[in-house]
Amino acid sequence: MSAIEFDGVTKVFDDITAVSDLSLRIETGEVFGFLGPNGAGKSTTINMLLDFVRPTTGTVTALGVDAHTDSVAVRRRTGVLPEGFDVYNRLSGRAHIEFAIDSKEADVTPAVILDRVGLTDAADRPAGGYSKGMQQRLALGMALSGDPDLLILDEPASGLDPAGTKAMRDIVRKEADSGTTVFFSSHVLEQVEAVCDRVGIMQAGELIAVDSIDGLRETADVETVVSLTLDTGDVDTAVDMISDIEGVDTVMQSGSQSIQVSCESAAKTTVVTKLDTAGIDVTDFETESASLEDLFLSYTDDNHTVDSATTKRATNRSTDISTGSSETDEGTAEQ
Ligand SMILES: Nc1ncnc2c1ncn2[C@@H]1O[C@H](COP(=O)(O)OP(=O)(O)OP(=O)(O)O)[C@@H](O)[C@H]1O
Repeated sequence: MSAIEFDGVTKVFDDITAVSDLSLRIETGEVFGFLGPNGAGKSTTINMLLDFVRPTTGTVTALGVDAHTDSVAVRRRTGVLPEGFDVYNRLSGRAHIEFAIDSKEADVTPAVILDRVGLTDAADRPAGGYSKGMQQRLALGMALSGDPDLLILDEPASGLDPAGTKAMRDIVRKEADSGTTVFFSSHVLEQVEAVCDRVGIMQAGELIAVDSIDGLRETADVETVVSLTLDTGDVDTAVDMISDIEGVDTVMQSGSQSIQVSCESAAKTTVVTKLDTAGIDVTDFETESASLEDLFLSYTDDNHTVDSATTKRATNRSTDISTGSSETDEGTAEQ
């Protein structure tokens, strides 16, 4: 069953079309990554889900009900971790969680939530004295407090150290496994790749791609680099044979019995099959897939082409794509 449905949704602010004819279904228990450069329409989409912003046209359904007419019911069953969450400085972490539990009329003790987000020891300290990462964990705890059916997380890893980030991801997966739908908006692509089942990419108000990350790899104009070790020293024959395959871009000898093939993802199986049919055994096979950063850029930037060096480097660092767009204006949601 779908937990979220946007059906032909457009939102126009004065002369700006923030979201254009969005149709999207997100299934119950799915972790859906929502990506896009600044100004792409992500916040507007989330705000329509929570009825903070009304669509100009189209309908939004959340948790089986109309997001506008049944907004109170939707919000009661939804936990939200907003971007740039501010704590009440003088209130303790425990008081924040108590407040969230009360407002959702939830049946859970603060201690359980504080333990889940690793704040038990700091629970009775004023939250104003928490580090940024602790404040972020507190915000996640508040979002979890109502045992939500839908979790909306906007930049959830902001300020978290690697251990905190991993703990956040574990919580997200556990929630999804128990049937909670997670809408995960982030500029940090490694986070999205690590936790999301499917990804949607917004650009200039339009949903330009929706798929699993592997699916995006299959269809995007990005190359996979395959390193093969062969059981023959006759590498030239293998190179000639592979160069003819559709989808193969370059083939290079990389050692006395090894070659490196740069190709479309879909072509890599054909490479191995063709060698096999010709009686050449592949004794070792390694693939370097394009990073999500490369995929993102290939969808959002017409001039971007990916080479293997980019691919390799991109897998080793945290990537923030928030400035990867030509459009940089900030939006303020209607309340
Ligand atoms: N209340 C508003 N009034 C006028 N324009 C708005 C309003 N809210 C958003 N916009 C415009 O709508 C477009 C989409 O903005 P939105 O905030 O949804 O993008 P975003 O993808 O969330 O961006 P970011 O990653 O920077 O948060 C932008 O051009 C923005 O200026």
